[in-house]
Amino acid sequence: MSEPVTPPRPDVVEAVFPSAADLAVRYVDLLATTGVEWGLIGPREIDRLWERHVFNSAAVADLVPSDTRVVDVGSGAGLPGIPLALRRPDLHVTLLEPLLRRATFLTQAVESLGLTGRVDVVRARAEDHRETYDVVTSRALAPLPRLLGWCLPLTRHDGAVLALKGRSAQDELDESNRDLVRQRLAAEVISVRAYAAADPTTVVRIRRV
Ligand SMILES: C[S@@+](CC[C@H](N)C(=O)[O-])C[C@H]1O[C@@H](n2cnc3c(N)ncnc32)[C@H](O)[C@@H]1O
Repeated sequence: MSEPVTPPRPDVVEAVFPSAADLAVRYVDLLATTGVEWGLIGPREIDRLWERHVFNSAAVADLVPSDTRVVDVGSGAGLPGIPLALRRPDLHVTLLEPLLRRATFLTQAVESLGLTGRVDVVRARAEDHRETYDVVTSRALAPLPRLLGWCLPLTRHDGAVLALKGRSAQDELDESNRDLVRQRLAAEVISVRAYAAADPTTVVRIRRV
């Protein structure tokens, strides 16, 4: 059997991860090898790991205040939590993931990347986790109403939920608008990029008013 081919190191990796470029490369290697072998990443994703997954996730860093505690709900293989932690050494990040195989991958990745102490892994469903954080991130987790049911109880009163969404973000927001107003929540769609020429990442930011 041939070895999986890990994607080449992009020129922009130093710009996106100024203090952790080699660790970002190691993370992509882990995704392309163990991540694919364990079924966490589709083999067809290998060629687009950097752009579609890692840089797309890293872009959310622009919306996270300094020195805060973040929880990444339904982190899967660590997206966006691990790129966020690599880009922002000032953050403490909890990766919340209920499935055993994914949580095991996350624990191994955190150790291998030397992130122990600053990034921790909790194997639990959001609705069973009892802590609160300054920022709650999620990517490809659930439609907005369910996502908010899981994420808001984990959000400090003055904190924010940052939901990484695809192109449907504004439509989802429009559909949920009445519910959001009733719950006294303010929501907005924001576009962020990991570097100037990157595809934008669409984030729905929700805060209490
Ligand atoms: C589609 S995957 C997305 C994984 C990752 N965020 C990404 O963007 O690649 C959704 C993840 O949410 C997790 N999940 C599902 N229900 C959850 C819940 N109630 N609480 C926390 N995580 C949950 C799943 O186990 C899965 O890993």
